[in-house]
Formats: sequence, structure tokens, C-alpha cells
Amino acid sequence: MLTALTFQEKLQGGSGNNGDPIENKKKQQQQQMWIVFPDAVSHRSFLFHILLSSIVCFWMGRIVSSSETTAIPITSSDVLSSSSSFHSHELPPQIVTASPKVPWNYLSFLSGASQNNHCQQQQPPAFDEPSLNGWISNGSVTSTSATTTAADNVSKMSSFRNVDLNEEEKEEQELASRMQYFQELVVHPVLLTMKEDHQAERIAIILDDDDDKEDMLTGLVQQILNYRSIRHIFVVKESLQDCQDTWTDLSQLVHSSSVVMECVSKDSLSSSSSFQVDVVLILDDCNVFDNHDHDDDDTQAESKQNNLEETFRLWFQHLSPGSGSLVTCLGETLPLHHPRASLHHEERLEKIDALEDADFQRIVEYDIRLAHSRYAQSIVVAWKDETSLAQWRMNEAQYALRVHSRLVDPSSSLAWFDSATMVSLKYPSKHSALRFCEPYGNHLAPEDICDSVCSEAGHGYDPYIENIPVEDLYVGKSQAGDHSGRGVFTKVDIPTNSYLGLETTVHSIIYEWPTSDLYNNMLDFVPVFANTKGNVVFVFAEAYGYAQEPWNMPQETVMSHLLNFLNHGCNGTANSGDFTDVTEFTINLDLGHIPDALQSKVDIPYVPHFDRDQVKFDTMTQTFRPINAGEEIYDNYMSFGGESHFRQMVETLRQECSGSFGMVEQYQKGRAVVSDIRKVSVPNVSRGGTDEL
Ligand SMILES: C[S@@+](CC[C@H](N)C(=O)[O-])C[C@H]1O[C@@H](n2cnc3c(N)ncnc32)[C@H](O)[C@@H]1O
Repeated sequence: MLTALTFQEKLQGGSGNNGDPIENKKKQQQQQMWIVFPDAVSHRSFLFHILLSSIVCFWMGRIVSSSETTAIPITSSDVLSSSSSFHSHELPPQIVTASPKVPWNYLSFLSGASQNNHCQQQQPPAFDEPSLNGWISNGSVTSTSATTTAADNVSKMSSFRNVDLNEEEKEEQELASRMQYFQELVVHPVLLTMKEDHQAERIAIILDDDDDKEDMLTGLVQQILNYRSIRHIFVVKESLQDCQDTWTDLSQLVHSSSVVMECVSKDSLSSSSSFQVDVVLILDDCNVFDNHDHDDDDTQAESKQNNLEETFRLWFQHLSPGSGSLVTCLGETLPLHHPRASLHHEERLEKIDALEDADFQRIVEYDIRLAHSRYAQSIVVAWKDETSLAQWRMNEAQYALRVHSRLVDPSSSLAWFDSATMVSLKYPSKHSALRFCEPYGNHLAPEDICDSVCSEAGHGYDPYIENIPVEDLYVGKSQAGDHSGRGVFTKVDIPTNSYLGLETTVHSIIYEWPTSDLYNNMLDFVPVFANTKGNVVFVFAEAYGYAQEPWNMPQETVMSHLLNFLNHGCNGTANSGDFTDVTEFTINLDLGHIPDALQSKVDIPYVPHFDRDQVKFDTMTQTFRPINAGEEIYDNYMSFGGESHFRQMVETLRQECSGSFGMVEQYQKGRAVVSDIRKVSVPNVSRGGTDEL
């Protein structure tokens, strides 16, 4: 059993809380919702609104002052200052009955002070002044969410230019702004990319006990509370005693939701086997606001490394199976020429090593650029399972949908982060990619990875490799076999290692994994779809595309232009694409997995270079033999089924190379409908064909 102090239990009864967090959050929003008149609203109705609000507030004040609750002489500041000495027997009887564990800040909610604040919020702001109570969304309606302090931070930021502040206040606001930026960029990427059926309910935060970390912790909790799925937040401290300082602010944040906040000591954590969370944020090593680098001596560095491994392993055990993820800081991103860069890089890789050693299957990093700092902070996200990284690779609209559906109130709580920000974070920095293959001590990347991914062509396409434009190619009757249909030939001599039609392959049609997933589901669950015209999209991918699983989820790519018509070179006659020293007839199908040479993914957890360049690798075709003018260009189809259909792909090739009809050929000759093809053949198997030119 975990030793833990529960400061906040579900508030039921007295608070009007019904136990459903979404309902409660909505209810609170409704309580705090206020209307901002759009510019188009006439001045007269605006004045009318002020008048109406004043009358309502006046009467509300009368009602409140005559009620019992105003007898409680507590204001927000009273509450804050008395937090550590609070005892439940000091509560007025009626509230104790309502909820024995009610935090006393609930009293301020009931008190006149709180009601008055509510009324003040009803006052529409003057048009030429920044809002101090919320974030104006599209000039029409706005609401403050459960995380009012987050909205306060935003409004503080918005008042930078307009309000006459002294230096100290300006500095304070700037700090709040920077903090919120960091908090948003740490919390949202990981929560937004949790799998749809494994959204985060339980989350743990580890921060050290520096004074300035208290505000950081409060802000992180505010951001986390934005998520409808969150049920339980654990704050992990050295001892339970350490929670005392921050607890007042924190419990205030969750007071009206049914999220449970709990303080957990590190000791109790290591002795507990039942404690499970979906996400852990380990931010005690983040150097966000001071710019000092703490140089460790060798012994310190070694023990730090051992601790890291232990910590990560411990969290690996406590993370929920399937989708558990860990977020931590990787350190500053120093420029390559910086005098401390090597040492720094060594430290970064040690952390990555520790994560890999703790069994994390996929690791990505992204940079948070802090205006005041010389360099960026690298954040690393590690997942227990290898398919989670695919969630990190969605498009802007998909992220936007998630922001919309997962957050209670994105418009008032997010000042910096949105779906477009997420897109900008989904690729690791060039800095980390460049550094990855550099030899530092024992942290060399595996040699084959360096050869195939890092050093091959650097970033982008290699300027020293010749590109043969599609104008130099033509389509003719293939010489691959009787039923091989059309093929691609060259008008010019092509040297070994040339690119083919880069100018068109960059326009390849990529069915990203969510799209592939969608149409495969449609075919599985709505079989009639296979015989509709809509299925042409599927036929196109099946007949002319090739599969990859760069992030362990199958997706298809179809080349544009005439390169679509490249046929497979049977019996090792391929002269472009993947080079293999085995053929479809000699390859060992009992391997059970696709050979490394045909892999479209790199099977180690952390590969920033590949992550950045994946689309390039998937859309690029190069020759590996010289090809003379007039010769047919052959591809190597053996990898086209991806990992999941590797065996079926090779078996299909064996048949086609023995003279049987290929998929599109059957389709075009009317010998099969696609539903049959899907049954007898396999998804992603072969490119189509016809012998009728
Ligand atoms: C991408 S298409 C290639 C262009 C195709 N030949 C056409 O005319 O549209 C793939 C199809 O070509 C056929 N094909 C490719 N290579 C072949 C080969 N070596 N022998 C027989 N058929 C082949 C298969 O039928 C496969 O479905």
C-alpha cells in the first residue's frame, strides 16, 4: 500500500459536485462564464449591459450579505496565509457536514469575497483596455476555465504594453509569461499524443524543492487540469513534509473538480508495486531559469548516471502498460563549436542510454526555446511501447481535433501552444541529428545506423549525386515477363547510385498511417465498400503503392508520374531501389521478420536523424547498378509489403515471377474484383499491371 497524503478528495455534496469531472468543469465554467461584446455590438446595448450588470451585482451583493456564508470572514489572502495551520474542526459546522475533507479555499468560493469577484467579472471591459480576467476568443464569448490562474497569467502577459508597471512588476510578469510558455510546451505535447484509447488519467510530477519551482509546479498542474481525462495528479517529493509549502496553491486549483491530488514521498514510491501512472514528468533536472551549468566532477557524474538508470527503471515499472510515457529534460542545446559542447553532448547521450537501458522503446526529443536563455532546452519523451511514436507524427488538423476534444477550454487556457506548435515540435532538432553519429566515449550510435542513416547523405538530398529527370525516362512494354504489363525504360545512360526523378518523387502520395488505418478498417468492417467506386483510393494504394512502417504503424506511399510503372526485377535483376543479395526465390521466409536491408524503419529507440528525414528516405529511389540507354529499369519489390506483409509479398512475387497475373492486371482484365484481390492477395502487396499497352 502506498503511503500518501490525500489533500484533496472528491468534493461531493456541498460543492454541488456530482463526481463527474467533465460535468463539474463545465459547471464551473458556466459559473465563471462572462460575455465580451464584439466590436460590432452597438454602444447603446453595451451601456445597457453595464447598467444591467450593475443592478444584478447590487442585488447579488444584497442577497449574499444577508446569507449565512458571509459570516465566514475569509478572503483569498486570509486563506492563503492560514493554510498550513488549517484544521478541519475550525470549519463552520454546515460545511464540515457537507464535505468533511473540504479544503478551506472552498470557503472563499462561498464567501462574499468570491461572489464579489464573480460580479466584477461580469463587468465588460472597456474596449481600449486589455482584459484582466480572461482571454478574448474571436471577440465574442470567453470563459475562464477551472484553471483561472493560467488565465491570469495570460492576462498578465496581455497587459504588458498597456499598463504602467514598475520594474519589479514587469519582471514578475515576464517570468510568469516565460514559465507558462515552458509549462505549456512540456505538458501538452505528451498529453495530446497519448493514444486515443489510453488518454492520461493518472500523472505524476517530480520537481525539486527550490523556491522558484513552486510556481512552476502550480503552473504545470494548471495545464494538466485542462485535460478532461485527468483523474489523479501525484506530486512526488523527497518527503511528505516537502509538500506543505506548495499545497495551498495546488489544492486551490483542484478544489472544484473531482481530480484527486496526492503527495507521494520518493521512498514510498520505490517500495510500492501497485502504484501506476500513465505519464510522469521528471523535471527536477531542468535548468529553465538560471543559466548556470553545474559541472560535475567525475565521481558525481558517475553516481548521477547510476541514479538516472535506477530512476528510469523505477518509472518504467510504474508506467501503465501499452502507452505509458516519461518526459524529462535533456539539457541545453549548445552549438556544435561551443567549448563545452562535447561534455554536454556526452551527458545528453547518457540520459538517452539510461532510458534505453530501462527498456523504453521509442524516444524523441524536441527543443523549447526560451527567450532569455542563450540556448534551447531539450525535452525528451520516452514511451514504453513502440507504436506510441506514431501519435507524435500526426498532422496539424488531427492535433487540432485533439486540442478541441481533450481540453476543457483551450481558448482561455493556452497562451502559447496550439496544433501548429505541435507540428513544429514533431521533428527533433537538427542539432541533435547532427550530433547523433559523432563519436563520444562509449556512446557511439550503432555503426549500421551511422552508415545507412546519418552519414549517407547528410541532410536533404546529396548534392553530389546525379538526378535523372523523368524526361529522360519513358514507358514501354515490359520485358519482365508475359504478363508484366508496362515498364519504365531509360533514354540515357544512368550511372550507379543516381537518383531517379527526384523532382516527381517528392510529390509522392503518402497515405499516412491514420489514413491507411481508416481505409483498412472500412474494408474490414464495411465489406461492401470494396465494390464501390470509393474503393479506387484503396486500389490505387494497393496496386501502385508500397508499404512502410517507419513508426511501427503501416502506411503507404504511391509515387507520382511514370515511376509508378517500375516493375519488379525477378531473380535478382533489379537495378534500383533496395539492394539485396538474395532474391524472392532464395530469401529465407522462415526468418519471421523482414530482413534489415529491407526495413523501412530503424529499430532502435532513439534515431533523431532518421526521424527528421523519414519522408526523404521513403520517397527516394536510387540506382545501384549502371543502366544503359534503352534498358528497362527494375525495382526490388521485396520490401513493399512492409513488416506485416513481408511473407505474403515474397510469395506473390514468386508467383508473378513464375508467369502468373499480377493484381492490377487481374483487375483490369475483369478477372477479379478488389474484394477478391484483397482476399486472395494481401494489402500492400504488389503494384498493378497489364499487358495491354
Ligand atoms: C506498379 S505496377 C507496375 C506497372 C505495371 N506493370 C503496369 O502496367 O501498370 C505493379 C504490377 O506490375 C506487375 N509486375 C511488376 N513486376 C512484374 C514482374 N517482374 N513480372 C510480372 N508482373 C510484374 C504486377 O502485376 C504488379 O501488379
